[in-house]
Order: sequence, then C-alpha cells, then structure tokens
Amino acid sequence: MENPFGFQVKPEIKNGGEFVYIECTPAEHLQGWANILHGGILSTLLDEAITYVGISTFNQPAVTAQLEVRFRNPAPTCVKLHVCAERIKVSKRLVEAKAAVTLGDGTLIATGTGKVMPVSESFAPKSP
Ligand SMILES: CCCCC/C=C\C/C=C\C/C=C\C/C=C\CCCC(=O)SCCNC(=O)CCNC(=O)[C@H](O)C(C)(C)COP(=O)(O)OP(=O)(O)OC[C@H]1O[C@@H](n2cnc3c(N)ncnc32)[C@H](O)[C@@H]1OP(=O)(O)O
Repeated sequence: MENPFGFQVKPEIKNGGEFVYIECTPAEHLQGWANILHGGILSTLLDEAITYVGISTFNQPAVTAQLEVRFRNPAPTCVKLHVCAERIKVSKRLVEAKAAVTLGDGTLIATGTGKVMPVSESFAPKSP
C-alpha cells in the first residue's frame, strides 16, 4: 500500500543491487531528545538501504532477518542525510550488506550491517 507517513525515499540502485544510495531529511519531530535525531530513525534508514540491496539482488520481496547498528556521532534533524549500502555476501537465501549514514560534510553518523531474506508475496501477516 502507499504510505503517506513513510520517508518517501527514492533509492538509487546500481549494478543489480550491489550498491544502494538514499537521501533523506528527517523532520524535527523525529528527534529523540536535545535535538538529536532518534537512533531508531537512523536504524530505519540503514535498514531501508540494506533491504533494497536484498530486494534488488533477489529481484523479489525480501525482509530484514538481522540488523546491527553502531551510532558514531549525533545527527541533527532537518538536515539531509546520505545513506550508502553495499552488498558484501550473497548465498542462496541470504544477502548480507553494510551501510553508512553520513552528513553532507562527510561526518560519519551511523554504520550497520544486515542480513536480508527473500519471501513470497503472501508472506505479510493479515491485518486483524
Ligand atoms: C509481501 C512481502 C512483504 C515484503 C515487502 C518487500 C518488498 C516490497 C518492495 C518495496 C518495499 C519498500 C521498502 C522496503 C524497505 C525497507 C523495508 C524494511 C524491511 C523490514 O523491516 S521487514 C520487517 C522486519 N523483518 C521481519 O519481519 C522478518 C521476520 N522474520 C521472519 O519472517 C523469518 O525469521 C525469516 C523469513 C527472516 C526467516 O524465516 P524462515 O523460516 O524462512 O527461515 P529459517 O529461520 O528457518 O532459516 C532458514 C535458514 O536461514 C538461516 N538464517 C535465518 N536467519 C538468519 C540470520 N539472521 N543469520 C544467519 N542465518 C540465518 C538459518 O540458519 C537457516 O539455515 P539452515 O536451514 O541452513 O539452518
């Protein structure tokens, strides 16, 4: 379904999913405290880019099976974040990728690694 509350990112996908690039400017209400962007939002952005690596590699729906995040520097809200993901390993049912969030000046904000597994179109749980 269309999700008007989503980040509306438009991923750039290169070389069949080997590289994924996303830009996003999280709004002020996504701060955790003290004007610092909430870590869950950074995790979501890393997840988003890593999942697109999986979707593009398998060329079918895929979900995150594992995500590990390291928060390296605080990010402000309302500034453009650059998210780059890169495929590091492919096996029959698992794609592993790493990703980083940086500011425009190159400051490293967060890094992560994730594992993505393909699923069928009927995977999604039914709404009650
Ligand atoms: C309709 C489908 C919906 C999908 C939509 C996808 C695409 C749509 C297009 C665009 C979408 C737009 C945006 C996308 C961007 C971001 C989306 C964010 C993604 C998410 O936010 S998505 C939500 C969070 N996510 C979940 O909700 C997953 C819940 N989870 C499960 O549904 C299962 O857990 C599953 C399916 C992951 C695996 O379940 P399973 O039953 O198929 O597999 P099983 O566990 O039996 O493992 C089999 C073999 O994989 C190995 N294995 C498993 N996990 C491993 C790991 N972590 N590391 C190393 N090996 C692992 C085992 O070791 C075993 O190996 P062996 O057989 O050799 O022992």
